[in-house]
Amino acid sequence: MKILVTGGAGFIGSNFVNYMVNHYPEYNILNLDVLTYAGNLENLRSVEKARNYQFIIGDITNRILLETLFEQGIDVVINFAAESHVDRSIPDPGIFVKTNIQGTHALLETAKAFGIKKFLQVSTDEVYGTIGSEGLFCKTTSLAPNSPYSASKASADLMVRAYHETFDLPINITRCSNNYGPYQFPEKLIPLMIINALNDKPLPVYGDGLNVRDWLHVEDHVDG
Ligand SMILES: Cc1cn([C@H]2C[C@H](O)[C@@H](COP(=O)(O)OP(=O)(O)O[C@H]3O[C@H](C)C(=O)[C@H](O)[C@H]3O)O2)c(=O)[nH]c1=O
Repeated sequence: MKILVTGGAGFIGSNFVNYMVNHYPEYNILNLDVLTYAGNLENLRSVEKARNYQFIIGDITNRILLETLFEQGIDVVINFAAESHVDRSIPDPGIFVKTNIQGTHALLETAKAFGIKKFLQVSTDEVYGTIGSEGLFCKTTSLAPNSPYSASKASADLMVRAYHETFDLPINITRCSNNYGPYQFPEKLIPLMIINALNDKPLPVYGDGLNVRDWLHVEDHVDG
């Protein structure tokens, strides 16, 4: 079984790659990552020489590169590659459209052309928008993305769904809540607050501080 993991040098992706390489030595893990500011090969130091692991630097929007990889025979695609920071999507939505929407589309087209056993889209509960102090999101909740980031993820999810409905591509979409744990880039709330606290810097709380988030340890996420 050959698994193409995109974005495997990022926070959740690198935790997933570490988990899979160690727990499933019979699977071959191909990690495709463009190494943006949020990707770090140090996260993968312990598996970089593993027999069942290979790293390729490259962009998921590059169809020619994708075709070269799929020619090697890919069984499963797990798409972690994404611009993920809500705050960055406000001044610069374009890169979110490119990576999250166009990149997912390029992956879907290539997966359709070559045939695969499964396409797993790793998405986010942000596609459901804002929740109050009570209630919960479930998979039938209407999509109501509020930021360019969440709109790009919702768009990609709908394209993944359409490739299933139209072309019978075997897909799953997961929509996790906020992750925390090892290798998280310190622009996100928990690592930022810890680093600032350790350095006696201010702890910036947005708005009235009453935003609601569910937290999921990244190792529980990748285990799931
Ligand atoms: C960085 C920062 C954040 N916040 C607030 C803003 C949010 O209400 C909450 C968490 O913010 P953070 O930027 O860590 O993450 P979210 O905006 O919830 O989004 C994250 O979790 C979802 C599921 C994804 O899908 C995103 O990819 C991921 O970035 O703390 C502050 O109050 N101060 C700060 O300095």
